[in-house]
Amino acid sequence: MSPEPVDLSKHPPLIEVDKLHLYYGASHALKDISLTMRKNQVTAFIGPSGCGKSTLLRCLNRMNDLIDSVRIEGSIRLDKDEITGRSTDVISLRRRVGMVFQQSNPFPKSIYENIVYGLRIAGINDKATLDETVERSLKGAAIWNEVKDRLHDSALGLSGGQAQRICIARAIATNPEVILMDEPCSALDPLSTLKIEELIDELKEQYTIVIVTHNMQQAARVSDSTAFFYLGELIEMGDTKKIFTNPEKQQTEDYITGRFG
Ligand SMILES: Nc1ncnc2c1ncn2[C@@H]1O[C@H](COP(=O)(O)OP(=O)(O)OP(=O)(O)O)[C@@H](O)[C@H]1O
Repeated sequence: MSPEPVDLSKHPPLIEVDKLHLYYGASHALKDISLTMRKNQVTAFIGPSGCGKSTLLRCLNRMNDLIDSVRIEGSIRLDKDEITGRSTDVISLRRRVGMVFQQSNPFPKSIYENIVYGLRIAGINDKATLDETVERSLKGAAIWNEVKDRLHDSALGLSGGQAQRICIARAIATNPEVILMDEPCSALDPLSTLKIEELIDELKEQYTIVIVTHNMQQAARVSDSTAFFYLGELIEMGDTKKIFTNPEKQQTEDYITGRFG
């Protein structure tokens, strides 16, 4: 089966990683990684535990800056802007590249204040703007109907699946270009997982999504492109259908068929 060609006018390269190496102290965790993530597509990172998926994801919004021992070589461009250099404004980068984590992490505040958190940090306190953002973001994260009558209740009273959608709403409140998702469904039941997967499909109309997942079926269901990593190297990247039906490399085939990992 030949993959459908990508419409380059709709899906130009948005994130370009070029010859990236990352070291945690002496440990070489990412080795010569080059790959492209396209606009309004979902890219999945797969591979066995410890292969560097989360490390690479964290490079895309400079979360690794929080770890002292990290050293990076190579280049990452977001819409042609180099983001690895010292001169990068990391706060504005994180506004452009939002993140959703494995464990939903709503702040111990009301649902409303969770969503407007990023705006308040940016000094935006105009009530009409905040109200509009809350409604837009909660609708965008497919949770408006469930919470619209209790916006001022604590976000800590929500179910795991609802809390994860609140975190997605918080991520889209600042109008990012990219949403990074690090195993967003691994703590959720099948129904909540399905809702998040449906949401990812809707969100890619507006955002570019990069997702780390251990769940092969999930990668096959939600992503357009899949990158397979092993021991810090990118083994193969391509159209998701091709990777899952006719991969080029034996290691990829062994992994997706469950022969290792
Ligand atoms: N903060 C850190 N300090 C030192 N080494 C780290 C750190 N974080 C990750 N590593 C190491 O870097 C390598 C890649 O880890 P990473 O978490 O990126 O892999 P992963 O593919 O996302 O794994 P998993 O699927 O288990 O989450 C591993 O060998 C890991 O032990």
